[in-house]
Amino acid sequence: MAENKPRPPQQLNRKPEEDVGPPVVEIRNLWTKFGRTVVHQDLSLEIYSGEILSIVGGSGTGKTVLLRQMLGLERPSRGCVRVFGEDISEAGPEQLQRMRNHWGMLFQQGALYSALTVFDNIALPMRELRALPEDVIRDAVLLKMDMVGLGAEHANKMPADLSGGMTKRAALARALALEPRLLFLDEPTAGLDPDASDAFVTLILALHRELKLTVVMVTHDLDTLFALSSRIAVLADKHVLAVGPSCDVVRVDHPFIKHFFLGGRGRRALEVLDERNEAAQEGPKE
Ligand SMILES: Nc1ncnc2c1ncn2[C@@H]1O[C@H](COP(=O)(O)OP(=O)(O)OP(=O)(O)O)[C@@H](O)[C@H]1O
Repeated sequence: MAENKPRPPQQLNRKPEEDVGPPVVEIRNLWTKFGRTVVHQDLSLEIYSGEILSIVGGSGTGKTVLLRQMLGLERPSRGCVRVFGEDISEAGPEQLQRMRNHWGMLFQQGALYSALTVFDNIALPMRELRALPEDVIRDAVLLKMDMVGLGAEHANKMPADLSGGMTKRAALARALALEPRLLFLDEPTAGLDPDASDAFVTLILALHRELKLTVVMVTHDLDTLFALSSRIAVLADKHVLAVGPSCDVVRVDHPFIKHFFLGGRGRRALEVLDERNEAAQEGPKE
């Protein structure tokens, strides 16, 4: 059977360089099967506090399924997923709900409730806690809107009246509503024009720094990937083929990595990354 075939050794496994303590997310020897189809085979990955870890891989390699397993929305066939040290695959509904209050999720389409105003969308996770008075919720919602660059004048708008960039900002404000330590981003810049995409990347970077967030992101967009990632994990051949800083990952000799990073788009994004690294090494201009 396919499961017993030897697989190539992991080619790159670099942890963050600084001492970052125990992993925030720890995936150990995970298998995912749908019927006879094996999606993940003995996959392991650790995500550390304060980093932005991006997951890339070809279509159908199981990035979304892996994200859903970290969120406790799906259980792996075998292996374990620990988030903040707790085994999420074994968690009951109450434990899962408590754990969910410590992370935020930004879905690909923004996923705002179309029948609720921007204000009510952002307030929803706070109201679900049933512990906060309305005046506290009001101040908190306006604060979150300010954090993501949405003026208070947008509070009563319906999602249908927002631009793509504003929808993403409102969804991000909702993901940050309960002050999570961990933020999941699924294709955060999908559907945005280049200017809105750059502005959203800048916002995520600023919030990541200010709020000391750990971020797990899935993206196909190379500009977003290089601009945000502390490390990149490449899913290929049913497991994490390589994980490390982008400058190391792009040099791994594997057909997917060559195709993904060193095709025309990838080369351009790498040039921008190199220019930025050089500028950073030269230090601030007088
Ligand atoms: N509930 C399910 N039942 C059966 N097969 C599933 C189920 N969920 C996912 N799959 C299959 O698992 C594989 C991985 O799916 P997944 O959506 O995680 O891929 P992906 O890497 O996110 O792909 P893409 O980049 O195209 O979004 C696919 O072949 C998909 O058809």
